[in-house]
Formats: sequence, C-alpha cells, structure tokens
Amino acid sequence: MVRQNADKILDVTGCKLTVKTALVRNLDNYTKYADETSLTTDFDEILNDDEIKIVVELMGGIHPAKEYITTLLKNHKNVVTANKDLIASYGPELMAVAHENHCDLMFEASVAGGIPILRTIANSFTADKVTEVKGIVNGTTNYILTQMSQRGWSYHQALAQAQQLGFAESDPTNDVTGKDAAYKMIILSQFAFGTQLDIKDIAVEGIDRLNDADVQQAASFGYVIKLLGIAKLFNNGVFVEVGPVLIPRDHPLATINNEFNAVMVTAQAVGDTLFYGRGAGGLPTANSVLSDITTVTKNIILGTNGNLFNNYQQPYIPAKLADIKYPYYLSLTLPDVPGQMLKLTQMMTDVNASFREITQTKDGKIAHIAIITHRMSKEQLQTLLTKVDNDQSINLSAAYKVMG
Ligand SMILES: NC(=O)C1=CN([C@@H]2O[C@H](COP(=O)(O)OP(=O)(O)OC[C@H]3O[C@@H](n4cnc5c(N)ncnc54)[C@H](OP(=O)(O)O)[C@@H]3O)[C@@H](O)[C@H]2O)C=CC1
Ligand SMILES: N[C@@H](CC=O)C(=O)O
Repeated sequence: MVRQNADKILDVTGCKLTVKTALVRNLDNYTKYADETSLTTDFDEILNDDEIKIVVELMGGIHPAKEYITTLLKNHKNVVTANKDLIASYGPELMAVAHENHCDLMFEASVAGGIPILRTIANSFTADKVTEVKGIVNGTTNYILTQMSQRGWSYHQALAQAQQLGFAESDPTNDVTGKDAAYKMIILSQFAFGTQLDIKDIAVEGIDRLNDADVQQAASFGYVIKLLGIAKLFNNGVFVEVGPVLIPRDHPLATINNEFNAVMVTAQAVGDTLFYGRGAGGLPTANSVLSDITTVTKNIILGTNGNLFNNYQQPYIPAKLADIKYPYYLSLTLPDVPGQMLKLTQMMTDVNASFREITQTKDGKIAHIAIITHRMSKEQLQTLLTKVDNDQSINLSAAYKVMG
C-alpha cells in the first residue's frame, strides 16, 4: 500500500513514505523482502536511526512489544501499533509516555481491523454522550460461526481455515475464548466512556463451549447466535461483557458474516449508528495502520505530535448488578419425572423472573428445556443460577443474553 498509493500519500501528507528497516527474528525467513527494505535483527539499529520518524509494531503480545514501544517513545519516535492486548492492558501508561515525549501513539487497527472506529468515536462523537457500543469485534469467531452454520463445517475445520486466511492470532486461544474481543471492548470503552477497565472487570465467554444444539434451538426461536461485545451505561455505571448473544434474525448485527465485524455506537443525540467492514485480514488491517501512519506524518509536517489519540478520561464506576437488565436464553437438562418442571418454575418465581418462551424435548429419561426469559437483572440471574447449580438434578449448559 505504501508503494502502490505513494502518489496519493505524497499529495495528502506532503511526504514520500518509505519502509526503511524491518526488525525480524530470523533473517533467513525474510530474504524475499531484502531487495525492498533493509532487514535487521538488532532493535537498536531502528532506535538509533534518526531518519526513522515512525515505527510500526506488528509483532503482537505484551513482551517485548511494551518495552520496545516505551523505549521508542522515550527516544522521540512516533509509534503505530495494531496490538490490542498491549493497548487494552497498558494503553494509558503508554499514552502518557507518548504525551510526555511529544510523540504520537496510534492504534486504529487494534479494534475491528479495517473499520475506522476509534478515530470516529474520538472525533465524531466528542460532543454527544455515548450510551452503548456493541458489536461483533472478532473476525475469527464470526468466520467460524458462519462456516459452521452455512456450510456445516466442524469447529476445528473452520478454525484451521481462519488461521490459514490470516484472521486468527498466532495462538488463537484469545480469539475463541473471547479474550481478544474483550481487549477490543476495553479499548472501545476507553474511547466511548473514558474509562480504563481491566480484563478482570469483564465477564468473558467465547465460542469454544458453544453447543450446536443451542445454535439450532436459537434458530427455531428466530435468533442467530453471535459472539458479541457489549459496553453499555446503566444509570451512568459502566457494564462491559463479551459472550454469545441471541440476536433477532432481522437485526443488522445478525446479518454480519465471515470475518466481517460491525460496531453499533449509540449516543444520546444521534441515536444508533452502525459501522461495518472487514475486521481481520492483512489488507483491511493495513488500511487502518496506514491511516495512523498518514495522520502521524501530517502531524510531523505541522509539528503537532504528542496529542493523545483519545483525550476522554473518566473514573470507572461499574454498573450495579440490579440495574443491568436483559432477557436471557437458558438451556437446561433435567430428569423427565413428575415435579421437576414445577421445581424449575418455582426457582424462577423465587427470583421474580418469568418465561417469555419455553420449549421441551425428550431424550429417553432426560428432558431438554430451552427458555427465553423476560427481562431480568444480572442480580436475579445470578441468584437463579446459584439455585440451579445447587440442585443436583438440574444441569444448565448455557445462559446467554438475548437482544431485543
Ligand atoms: N491478523 C489480523 O487480521 C489482525 C491482527 N492484528 C494485530 O496485529 C498484530 C500482528 O498480527 P498478525 O500479523 O496477524 O500476526 P502474525 O503472528 O501473523 O505475525 C507476527 C509477526 O511478528 C513477528 N515477530 C513476533 N515477535 C517478534 C520479535 N520479538 N521480533 C521481531 N519480529 C517478531 C513474527 O515473526 P516470525 O516470522 O519470526 O514469527 C511475525 O512475522 C497483532 O498484534 C494482532 O493482534 C490487529 C488487527 C487484525
Ligand atoms: N484475530 C483477530 C484479528 C483482528 O483483530 C480477529 O479475528 O478479529
């Protein structure tokens, strides 16, 4: 992209960009690039090169990326990164180092790949109050769910293909367990609400324990299951969660397939807005990296480096469990003997919850029950789940939020 769009970049920024040096671990693996850029295994070669104004970190992981970026910023190099693990965990610390050293630290590609969502929230929602950001922010899991439901692929076949296509992280554990989406939701919350959450503050569930039976059951209720990140204000308290969610079939988020991502930002004045695009893959991600690089370049020309990518900072006040309300999908099995359903109904009544839809199928002496509840608070849900957990005969396999 730097080469192909060199003229346009020159027109817009006033600079010709060149990829001068690439840091690699093993020179032998990268000889095919040796003609177009200088390769090194020595980080100091980049650090001490005064001609290099912007360093792009795309190695991933926390270490040594954090140490490299800190050293670079302290040595007045601007940094662009796509590293959500690092920014979610140490973003404010690194941004402070950038600011102190009058450097830019930008990370548009860290959330939703090719969708320019961070700069949009930072610039275009400044004067509005964002009340919710929710969406599909992991391309790998959305690709897996799509291939499983549309092509009948197995989970492992779909994951292997997502790795092959370059969507998955080098270790895909964070993708499938929801941790990658959680990191992205932490960054989105920084921009939307100004708050810095820790991954420990967030309930995170992935698709690795999702049952095909629940996908089918959700479909017969009229829903599609997607791995959704939700960051929402309830009475001004912040609630962030990642997990499988039942989305009504006709909702825009239900139609997002493959590696595509979509982020819905809701704000008081503007209402709902939806941003859609490829959330993973080399070129879409490169577009976001290049948008950061060209922004930093313009700042270098204007002498305006050192402004924070996100200026909004607020204390983190968690939402109260009693305020967080959703309908829930519950999937349970219990012995098909008289009195069991009555017991379950009593447990629901005890926590003031009620059924919106319920279906029962039988498999020998076991009854499978799928329920959609009316809206209930997280506090009610937790009490109900504890009651179910304490009952030896009832086995709960899924408790997912329902949208709408
Ligand atoms: N893939 C995607 O769609 C997206 C990725 N991202 C983020 O972008 C970053 C890169 O992702 P991706 O390209 O998929 O990851 P890969 O694992 O495919 O590539 C990482 C590269 O970094 C190199 N590397 C790792 N550690 C070092 C080191 N210590 N020194 C030098 N080189 C190193 C690896 O080299 P080697 O050949 O030696 O292994 C490899 O070439 C990650 O932070 C990821 O989360 C963000 C948005 C989308
Ligand atoms: N592994 C990530 C890549 C982009 O962030 C994903 O699948 O979304």
